[in-house]
Amino acid sequence: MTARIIDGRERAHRLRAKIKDTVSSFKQDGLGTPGLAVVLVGSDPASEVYVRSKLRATEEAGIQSFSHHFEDTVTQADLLAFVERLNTDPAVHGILVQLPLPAHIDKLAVINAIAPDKDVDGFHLENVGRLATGQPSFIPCTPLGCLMLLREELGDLRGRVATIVGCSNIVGHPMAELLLKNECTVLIAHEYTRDTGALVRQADIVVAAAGVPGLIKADWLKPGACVIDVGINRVAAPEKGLADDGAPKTKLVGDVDFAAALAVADAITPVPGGVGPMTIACLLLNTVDAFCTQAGRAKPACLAA
Ligand SMILES: Nc1nc(=O)c2c([nH]1)NC[C@@H]1CN(c3ccc(C(=O)N[C@@H](CCC(=O)O)C(=O)O)cc3)C=[N+]21
Repeated sequence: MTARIIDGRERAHRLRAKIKDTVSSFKQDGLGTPGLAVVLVGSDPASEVYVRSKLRATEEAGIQSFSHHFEDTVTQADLLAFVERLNTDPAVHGILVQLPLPAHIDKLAVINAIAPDKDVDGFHLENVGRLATGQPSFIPCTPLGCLMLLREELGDLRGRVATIVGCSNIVGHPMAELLLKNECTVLIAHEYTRDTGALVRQADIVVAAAGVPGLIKADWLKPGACVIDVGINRVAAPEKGLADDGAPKTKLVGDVDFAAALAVADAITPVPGGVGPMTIACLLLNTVDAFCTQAGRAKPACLAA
């Protein structure tokens, strides 16, 4: 038996099409256009790639995009002042400050300076607290995308055992809150967990978000588990030959030993083409959500998670 491969690209495509229709109906109804501001600091090549694909997706959905690029020497005070300007800009409904930020910037100060009702990443203290206490909030895009894939794959999640490997503020921690809210029994493994395999073996649902290539072995998986691989690791791929600079070419791999896991899992997301595209679609979803809230309208039912 070989596992079903969950097609995140196709699922994200469907969601983006619905978002596009919704945005165009806003325009037809004279309600205006949602706007998303993306702030990039410095020149990390991976961040530049991600920001470009976010902006492309934004424009394809008919959402207005505002892109701002700062040198990595920008001061914290200047960055905070800029966020404040976006907070009061009526054309901007969502604000995303791309992480990581340079070391001299206090990342939490910047995140917490974003108006909570424009915090489409869901990283602001107020949204984190709301999610943890069951109050309406923005939900971080990657965990939201993972939840959508799980709900489509498994339906009701009540009573299932979910093991999350990794406990970051961006993925692991909010994922745990979301799965709890969906009535799962949640286990969290992290750097200091003595026997991660023992936690993963109990899981009907595995969410791998450690950022360690191949960390999750096939023999850790319970037969029939549903595996969501959030890891995006660039590793050398000598089998692809050499790049122009003479170094081996590279490829993206997840945190799960994918080829071996296929023989054990019931369903699994690939890397690339799994969670990544859903993250971007959920950013657009959160931006439409922000627009609706700020316009005092209910979110269209067709976009309900
Ligand atoms: N404030 C903030 N919010 C974020 O949501 C955020 C961030 N900072 N910093 C970086 C991470 C990373 N992230 C990804 C989004 C899409 C893909 C994606 O689409 N990946 C493609 C492959 C992309 C490729 O080929 O490199 C895939 O998995 O199929 C990956 C990673 C959002 N992040």
